[in-house]
This record gives sequence, C-alpha cells and structure tokens, in this order.
Amino acid sequence: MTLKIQNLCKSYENMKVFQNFHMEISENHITCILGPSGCGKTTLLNMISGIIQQDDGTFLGLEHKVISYLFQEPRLLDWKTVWGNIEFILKDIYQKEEREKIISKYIEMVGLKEFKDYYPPQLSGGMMQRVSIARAFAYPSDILLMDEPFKGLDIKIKESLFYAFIKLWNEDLRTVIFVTHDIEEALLLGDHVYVLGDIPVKIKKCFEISMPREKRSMEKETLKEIKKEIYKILK
Ligand SMILES: Nc1ncnc2c1ncn2[C@@H]1O[C@H](COP(=O)(O)OP(=O)(O)OP(=O)(O)O)[C@@H](O)[C@H]1O
Repeated sequence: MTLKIQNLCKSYENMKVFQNFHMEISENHITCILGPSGCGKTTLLNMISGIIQQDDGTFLGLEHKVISYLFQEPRLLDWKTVWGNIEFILKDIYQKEEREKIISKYIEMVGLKEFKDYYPPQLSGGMMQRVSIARAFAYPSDILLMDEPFKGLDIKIKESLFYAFIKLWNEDLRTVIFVTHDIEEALLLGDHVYVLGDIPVKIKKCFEISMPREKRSMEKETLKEIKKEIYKILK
C-alpha cells in the first residue's frame, strides 16, 4: 500500500504553499524530505497528521491509520519521569503488565534504562529527544512523522540517536516520513529521498536509495554523487 497525496492545495493568506501537489509515500519504508526553509515541509506533516486542514486535495491510504508525530523539540511533560512520559500515552491502550514490558523495552533500546526515574529538566537535550523517539515508537502507530528530530544536537549524540532510530525501526517497521535539512542524514536513512523546492512547492527530484542501510556510508561513490546532485538542486 502506498500513501498517495493528490491535488493538495494550501494557502496562508494569499501565499499558495501547495497548489495541486502530488506525492507518493511507500508503506513501511523511510521517506526523507529535503527542501529549502519555508517551502512547506512542516505544513505537509501538519496536514498529514490532521493538525491543520488542507484547502483541497486528498490523502489516499491514510484512512484508519494511526500517526505518531515527533517534533523538532522534545515536548515532554516536565512533571513526569522518563517512564511516566511514555506510560502516559499508553495507559489507555495496554494493560499494566504489557504496558510495563513495552516501556522497559523502548527505554532500554534508546539507552536510558538508568535514567527511567529522571524528570525531563534533569536530562540533556539529546536524552530528552531519545525519550521522544522511544515514546513515538512505543505508541502503536502505523505512520511516524519526524520533523528534523536531530536538529541542533551535537554530532556524537546525533549519531547515537540516528543508530538508535534505525535499530528501533528495523525491529518494528513503520511508514516513516522524515523531514531534514541534512543531505547526508537523508541519504543514510531514506529508502526514498524527495527534494522539494519553489513556492508553490514542487518535487524537484525523488531518489530511490536501494543500497542496504547497513552498507551505506558517505564514502560510497553512488551516495557522494547523489549528494552532489541534491546540493546543486538546493543551491
Ligand atoms: N500559520 C501560518 N500562517 C501563515 N504562514 C505560515 C504559517 N505556517 C507556515 N507559514 C508559511 O508557509 C510557508 C511554509 O512553512 P513551513 O513551516 O511549512 O516550511 P518548512 O519547509 O517546514 O520550513 P523550515 O525548513 O524552515 O522548517 C512559509 O513561508 C511560512 O512562513
């Protein structure tokens, strides 16, 4: 199944951000979206999630799908612990025993077992974002929307989160739509990489990256070539 975005239109006052926009997203794959600031990436995620309404157009294949949305900033509840933040969104979904198993599993997978009783203000930015990633995966969603989730983090934390994310995804495939400004991140992560541009926004190019994720590195010639091409499109 593919999520099909058809004839999407959205304007803010008199600025048309989307005008008859089409895009396809493959189920249980990672689709990365690159594009200049202000071209409409967050607006697109907000429309897919239903936070905002499109003026026109349809999202085929979205019916009855459950969506998790991972924002740029962690958005945790300061008065709940790491454990409590994840438990909060699962309490109406799973019985206690199953819930506890799931929470433990995800906290462990993002490497925060020792910090499960800490409150967000006691954690670093990277640790908080790890809690958000664990929370997004713990929630039984079909589609995971990620808006620059590693933005502003230092390179070491970013790398560890990046691999934690791939590990979580490999264990539990979801349809991921991942917005980023980082070309390398998109190439190392995505099955498809869309490059957007202009206003109203257009797809400038879509790259299919068939190389297995575990074999990818920016030393590979094919990825270097694609990076150059994307760079030229975005310049
Ligand atoms: N609520 C709003 N009211 C008016 N204009 C808006 C609103 N939200 C977004 N816009 C405008 O719509 C355009 C697309 O914004 P959007 O945040 O979707 O871009 P983006 O590609 O995610 O940008 P960035 O990469 O900087 O996060 C921008 O010109 C922005 O100023």
